[in-house]
Amino acid sequence: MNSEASEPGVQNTPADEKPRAGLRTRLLSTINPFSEKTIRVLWVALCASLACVAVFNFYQTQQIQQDMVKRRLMEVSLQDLIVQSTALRHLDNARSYETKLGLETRGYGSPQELINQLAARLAVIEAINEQPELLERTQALRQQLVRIDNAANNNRQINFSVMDEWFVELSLLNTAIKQNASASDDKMKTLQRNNLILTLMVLFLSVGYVSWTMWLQSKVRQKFAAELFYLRNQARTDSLTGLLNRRGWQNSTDSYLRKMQRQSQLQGSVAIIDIDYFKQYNDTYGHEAGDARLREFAETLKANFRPGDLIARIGGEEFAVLLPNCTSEDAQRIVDRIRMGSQTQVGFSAGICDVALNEGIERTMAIADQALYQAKNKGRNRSCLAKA
Ligand SMILES: Nc1nc2c(ncn2[C@@H]2O[C@H](COP(=O)(O)OP(=O)(O)OP(=O)(O)O)[C@@H](O)[C@H]2O)c(=O)[nH]1
Repeated sequence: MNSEASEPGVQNTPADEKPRAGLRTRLLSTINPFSEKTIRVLWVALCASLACVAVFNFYQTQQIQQDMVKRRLMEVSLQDLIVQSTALRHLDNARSYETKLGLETRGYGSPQELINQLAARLAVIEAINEQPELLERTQALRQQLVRIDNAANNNRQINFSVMDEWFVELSLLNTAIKQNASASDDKMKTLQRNNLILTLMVLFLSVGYVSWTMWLQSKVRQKFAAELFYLRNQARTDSLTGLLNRRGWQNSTDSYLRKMQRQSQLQGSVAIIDIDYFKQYNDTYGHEAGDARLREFAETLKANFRPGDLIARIGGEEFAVLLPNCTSEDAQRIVDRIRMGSQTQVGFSAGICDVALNEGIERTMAIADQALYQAKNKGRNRSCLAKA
């Protein structure tokens, strides 16, 4: 029996994987690092992590301060306990008069007062302490103190071994507190280092985030500027020939005329050129051949006029040229040279006139149009000159 055959109703493994892969792809496609949603989510996450770090730092600092206060208090109490303990040696004196004198010189009215003071210090240390090993030491000390207290109450001489044990326990407590202090110092240093690492991480993340969004913004701005430039160009360019279209012609001629006025160029001319019998050509050779002819004609115009001249396709087979700093007679000579040149495959008619600087481009175009009309009426394939 074929082991790979699937049971009825049970799908094969590859078919199972397909929807999973689809889900993964869909999930990944929803995470677009450049989308506004991602930027917003990242910003919220960054603010939240900043807030967490601030709260964490605050509590850590509070805890460190509390620990410091407790440690200081414990150390002071221990020092007091050690200093007061030195008075205990007066209690080992069997003669009560000397005991009394010794204690009085140290400011204690009676052995009981000294023992009470020691018990009070020990109670402070016990109250502050949170470590089990220290608790053991304080309990041992308390037991010693009880023994000393009992002996003092019974007016007995306190033997050396009890005294020694007290001092041994005291020195053990001192050592334990010091060890504890160095351990808590280490803990504090670790906490401070972790805080610093966390703060630096958040700082780097913030700087990275801000730089990243700024980079994104500049990218979007560049893209937007390039698109705007492209659209503006598209709006003023004739897609077939690459020359200016009528809208581009109108915008550009206005600024050309203003420039001519600024530079006191009082001479300039406009030529309107219309291909003859283009309909016939289209009908004979087809629209695409007509398009190719229009493109060729545009190239011929570009090649024959100066770079500073403004050339546009203002209608189907109608072109306009603005020639700054050029009289209409000179413009006519250029147009006729093109018309009769070997480059030109098409016959065309042209109307030419001087720019009427004070009246604007519309008036100049109307006059040039009249001259073109004359050229067409006179039989085409010629140019006519009109005075603005
Ligand atoms: N191939 C092509 N033809 C165009 C385009 N724009 C306009 N035309 C054609 O140009 C022809 C212009 O015809 P008319 O206005 O009668 O001009 P004409 O045939 O040149 O006649 P005259 O100007 O009087 O000599 C029309 O058939 C339009 O369809 C274009 O972009 N491509």
